[in-house]
Amino acid sequence: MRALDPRALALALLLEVEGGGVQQLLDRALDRVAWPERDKAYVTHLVYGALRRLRLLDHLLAPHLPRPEKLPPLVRWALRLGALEWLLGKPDHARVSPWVEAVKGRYPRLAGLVNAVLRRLAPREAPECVRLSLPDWLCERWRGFFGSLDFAEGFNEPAPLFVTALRKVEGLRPGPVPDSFVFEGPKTDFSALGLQPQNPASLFAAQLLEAQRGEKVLDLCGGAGLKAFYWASQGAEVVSYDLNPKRQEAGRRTAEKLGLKVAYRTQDLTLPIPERAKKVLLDAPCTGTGTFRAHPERRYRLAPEDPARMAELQRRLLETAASATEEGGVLVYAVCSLTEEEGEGVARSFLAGHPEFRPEPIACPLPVLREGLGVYVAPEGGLDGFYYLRLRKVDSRA
Ligand SMILES: C[S@@+](CC[C@H](N)C(=O)[O-])C[C@H]1O[C@@H](n2cnc3c(N)ncnc32)[C@H](O)[C@@H]1O
Repeated sequence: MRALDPRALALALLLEVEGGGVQQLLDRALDRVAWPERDKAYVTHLVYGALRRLRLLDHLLAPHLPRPEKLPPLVRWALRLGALEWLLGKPDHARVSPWVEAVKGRYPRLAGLVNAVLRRLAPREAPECVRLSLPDWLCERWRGFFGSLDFAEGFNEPAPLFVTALRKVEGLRPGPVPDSFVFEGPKTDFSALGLQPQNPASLFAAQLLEAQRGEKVLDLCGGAGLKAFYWASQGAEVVSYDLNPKRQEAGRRTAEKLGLKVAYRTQDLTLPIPERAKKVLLDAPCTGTGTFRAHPERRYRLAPEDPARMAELQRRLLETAASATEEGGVLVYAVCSLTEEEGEGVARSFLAGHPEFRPEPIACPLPVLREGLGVYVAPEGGLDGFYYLRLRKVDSRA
């Protein structure tokens, strides 16, 4: 990827994001350039800003661009980025000509158009869902289920960098749950500091198990084992299962750097596993509708049938998790999604078929969006939106 300056890099990344995940692309690209932190932060601001406000930017540009889909993608993204800077109040003299220059090299004949459009931008009323840059079908469902879309404003705000402390740390500002902190300053070798970047809402899913020193924990759909690191740092004996060996290999390396012991097993969890424990977490794959801040591109890729499709998989995974839970034990089901299907829907259908499990109340220190059998956390103040269900296996013969 050839990138001479922050604007050129932002454009190159947005062209690539159309086919991949933004977070990894950005991390990899910024690792490769030896730029001052200020320039790296500017690239991040442009890329996330454009993706978080994509529908609104297109809406603002629409009166001046009769057929935007006919433009080369690079020109379209340059216009969106110019519109983003207009929206955020950057004055014309600092905003227009850099984007004109950014397209001039490859599309000299379109430079005049970019100049004219960016100078003509004007405020324009936008429907709520366009202003929030969300798909219409999801807005409709969210209004129906949560009563309003106010919570979704949080998806478009920048978030602090939250870290989980895996050993005692000093001098960091505490986050909203125990052992969570806000890390100020550039990204660094977190493992060397005994830290793990992690959203507090994700950490809280691990804390709901209340794993004790020496206790066995099954981390189902554990990925690289971020939650496993937390229990291991508390002295629990953790076995982390996932389908993806690459993620687990990355996790193994991090666990080693952190000096933590986690056992990894690679398996498809729609099939039963050969062991049981009193503490089981299923952190199930999901639509990620609670993580639109960190993964803004996801909102444009989701289809209306995705929540129901994921819920079907989640129900199957929950069957495995239920069989792996010992009598008297706790099973926590968590997803970083805010849909009815993947949260309360899964909980209802699971409990209907499993009288041996009882939902337990959750004392949630995070802002609650809706409560039922489980709890939905609001994506406010940099939190990811999550759904948690805490279950107790009361009688395996029921
Ligand atoms: C929400 S992510 C887990 C995140 C992880 N627990 C963490 O804290 O970082 C869901 C995980 O489910 C895994 N997965 C998806 N389908 C699976 C299946 N059928 N069996 C086992 N793991 C699966 C994915 O590989 C992914 O790592």
